[in-house]
Amino acid sequence: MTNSAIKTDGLSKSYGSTRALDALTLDVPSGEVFGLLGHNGAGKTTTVNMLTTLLGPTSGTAEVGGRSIIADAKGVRQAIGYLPENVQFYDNLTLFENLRFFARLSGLRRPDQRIRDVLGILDFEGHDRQRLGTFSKGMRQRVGIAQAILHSPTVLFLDEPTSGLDPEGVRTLRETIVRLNSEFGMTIFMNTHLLSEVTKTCTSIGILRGGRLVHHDTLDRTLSAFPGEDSLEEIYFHLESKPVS
Ligand SMILES: Nc1ncnc2c1ncn2[C@@H]1O[C@H](COP(=O)(O)OP(=O)(O)OP(=O)(O)O)[C@@H](O)[C@H]1O
Repeated sequence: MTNSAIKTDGLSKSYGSTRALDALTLDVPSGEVFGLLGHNGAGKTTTVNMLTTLLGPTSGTAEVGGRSIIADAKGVRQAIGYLPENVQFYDNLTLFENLRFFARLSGLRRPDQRIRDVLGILDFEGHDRQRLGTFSKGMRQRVGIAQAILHSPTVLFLDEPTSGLDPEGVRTLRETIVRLNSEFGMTIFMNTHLLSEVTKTCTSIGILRGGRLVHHDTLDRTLSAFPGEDSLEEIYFHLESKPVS
């Protein structure tokens, strides 16, 4: 039997009369790289904000890492790492100093050893004394991941992680995500628009439309269900436009 890393039941969020997320019921088993897809305004960020406890639901429930987002928000925050779309650092501090600052905020007992380990995982050897202000956008995204995994979370949330990166940055970030999943067993939940990356990275996908989940399956089953289509893009447009049951 597989454990659920993320389990939602009727999770909903309204902003006034806007139903941003409508009764999301979803089970993401541990060990998946799950991609949440959907047009602009479909409800992806709202979903991630609730699962990371930044936003309370209007109704419904969810468990992340076995903890309730409502009854045990603190426990959820200990179990997860989160890379928001626009992550901020102290540009005048070095990489090591930035990570030490965030490690202290997380209350890590032996921050320096853990920071060295994380720098190794993220292939940052030799950069620890470099100021963040000199880093490329791709490197900054990986620093964001380093920060997010300092406290060894079991579930990592990424909001549009490859947004604005050049092809080299996209590839390096993809390799990092795959490695965190395959070597360190982290479950990954990511919002993304980049369908070519989904094909290379994700093991399962969900598609939101107007706040409703219109598709959820493994990537392999999704691709094999449409033998006539030669790209996930075509399948995405087909699934995204199908009527909601
Ligand atoms: N704070 C807010 N107040 C009012 N409406 C909001 C708020 N945040 C989001 N919405 C609305 O909720 C819906 C879902 O927005 P959300 O940002 O979750 O979508 P998204 O799929 O992440 O979009 P994008 O890909 O553009 O980031 C949209 O109609 C949006 O306008």
